[in-house]
Amino acid sequence: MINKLVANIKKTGAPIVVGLDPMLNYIPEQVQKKAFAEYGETLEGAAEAIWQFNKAIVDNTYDLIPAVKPQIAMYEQFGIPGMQAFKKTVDYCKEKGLVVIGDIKRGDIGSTSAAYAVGHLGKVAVGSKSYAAFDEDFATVNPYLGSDGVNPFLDVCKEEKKGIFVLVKTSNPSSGEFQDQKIDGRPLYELVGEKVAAWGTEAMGDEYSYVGAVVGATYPEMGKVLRKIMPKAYILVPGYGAQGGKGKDLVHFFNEDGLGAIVNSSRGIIAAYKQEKYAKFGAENFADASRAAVEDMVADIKGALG
Ligand SMILES: O=C(O)c1cc(=O)[nH]c(=O)n1[C@@H]1O[C@H](COP(=O)(O)O)[C@@H](O)[C@H]1O
Repeated sequence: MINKLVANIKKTGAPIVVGLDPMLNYIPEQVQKKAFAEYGETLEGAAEAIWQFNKAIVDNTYDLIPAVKPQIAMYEQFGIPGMQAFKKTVDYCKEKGLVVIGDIKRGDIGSTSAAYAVGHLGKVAVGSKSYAAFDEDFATVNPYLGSDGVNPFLDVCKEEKKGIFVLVKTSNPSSGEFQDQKIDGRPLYELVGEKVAAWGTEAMGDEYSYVGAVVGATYPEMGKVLRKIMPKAYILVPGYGAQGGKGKDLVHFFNEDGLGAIVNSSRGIIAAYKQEKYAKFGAENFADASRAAVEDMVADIKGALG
């Protein structure tokens, strides 16, 4: 799938991924009311609202973007109906030709990570049959438990030609509490970056490895260092827009070929209509506002790359 991600980025000329992180308070009244009229003010009603919201945004932006990143937490909060909306979103986006990055941040002891990897990227055995349960193209992975928590994901990636993005330097304010701690004079995140590069050598696509990294747009200097440490890793860059990241900060996350990084924006795109800049669209045209925000984000990043 790393080859498909790179091909989609080359085709669209947009190294960006739209984060589908729906919260009910982003969803315009008319969408909520229609869902609640059908399912009541229930978890099912909420799940229908987030599904319809996602679908409208995907329908209005899929031709401009290479990928989407549904954040599973926003679906989990609505329980089983929310998870069904997650699955409907994954399937629909794949039908539209988009690469789907499941932002699940899973990581556990080996046997447990194996179940996560199978459930999200692989196929689970049921008697003589096997099923792809969620079937995303990529998943985000938390490496806090070390190699035996990541290896089961690598095994499934090699088997299924799927990918992972390993948390290396996260965008949040307190990421440095652990990630910046020095070991033999070097910050932990650099050591994790070296492991990502090493894991990646076992799972290479045409130009980049199946093992990518997550590096926050909020830490541009660290992104510059990590780009050099992991030349063949695709870097998923969250933190653009709502968290303050800007195109000009992100030049060094990319390789000279203009590839190597894909920048995420969730709230900045899906709730664009709430921003002053896109207020002219109004809530009823929220998906048009999202399209305009995607166009502006692509222009910002491509402008910075020159
Ligand atoms: O793995 C992620 O995508 C992730 C890592 C990280 O360091 N920071 C981060 O914000 N994210 C995710 O990226 C998205 C950012 O959302 P916005 O701030 O609304 O663009 C959320 O889904 C976060 O969970």
